[in-house]
Amino acid sequence: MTALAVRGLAVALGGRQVLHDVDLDLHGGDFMGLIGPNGAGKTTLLRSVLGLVRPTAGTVTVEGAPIARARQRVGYVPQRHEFAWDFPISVADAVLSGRVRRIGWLRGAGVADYRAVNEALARVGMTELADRPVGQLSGGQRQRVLVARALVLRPGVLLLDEPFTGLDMPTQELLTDLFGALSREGRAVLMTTHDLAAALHTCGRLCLVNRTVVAAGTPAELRDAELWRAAFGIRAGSPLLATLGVN
Ligand SMILES: Nc1ncnc2c1ncn2[C@@H]1O[C@H](COP(=O)(O)OP(=O)(O)OP(=O)(O)O)[C@@H](O)[C@H]1O
Repeated sequence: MTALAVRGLAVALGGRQVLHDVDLDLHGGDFMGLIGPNGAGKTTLLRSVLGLVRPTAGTVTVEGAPIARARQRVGYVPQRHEFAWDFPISVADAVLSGRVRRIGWLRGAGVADYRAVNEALARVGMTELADRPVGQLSGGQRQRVLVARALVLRPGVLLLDEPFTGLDMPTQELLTDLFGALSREGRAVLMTTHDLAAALHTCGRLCLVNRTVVAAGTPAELRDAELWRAAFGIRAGSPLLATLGVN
């Protein structure tokens, strides 16, 4: 079954058309890079998949169900600056907050919730820091907390918004390995990134976006320089094309 299917999606924000005619399919096991220039609509696409932005047209289904009924099957890692790091809570509580929808505001967390938190923290290598206030974490540790918070509902689809921005190479590699492992376990992973070379290297599939899907396929299928020029609006002979090794 398709993990995530987007059909004919259109989004307008502030009276401007931001996305149109977006079709996208993700299957369990996919690790897809969502790439495009600034303002291409990558974040908007993730937010509309989550139902945080209301599309003007189109549908989003997750594991065959409309997103409104399948929201808990989707884990979302927002850009790091979007989280309130000055809020006085521990790492474990930040991760637990990823289960609020399931627990409900009025009910206390139970054994299963804490087990899921421990599992998610172990997955990102943050068990030792479970009691630390989130405000005391480094950028890399914060990113790992956000990933654990998204994993705590054991989602079938994982959406990551620029998870590598501002991280050192060891942390990027640790997270790349983790995302690869999560996809090999059968999750569908969709990640926006501006690191095109890394995306070509690590993602099994790429989706080039510029207000709509310009092209999607394996890195080997996207070696036509025209596709990259169309997506990024760059000139022929741009050093970027040489860096990417496309011709
Ligand atoms: N709340 C909003 N109201 C009006 N326009 C918006 C809003 N949010 C985003 N936009 C516009 O929508 C377009 C797409 O923005 P979006 O953040 O989705 O792009 P992006 O591809 O994620 O960009 P970046 O790579 O810079 O993060 C941009 O032109 C942006 O200015």
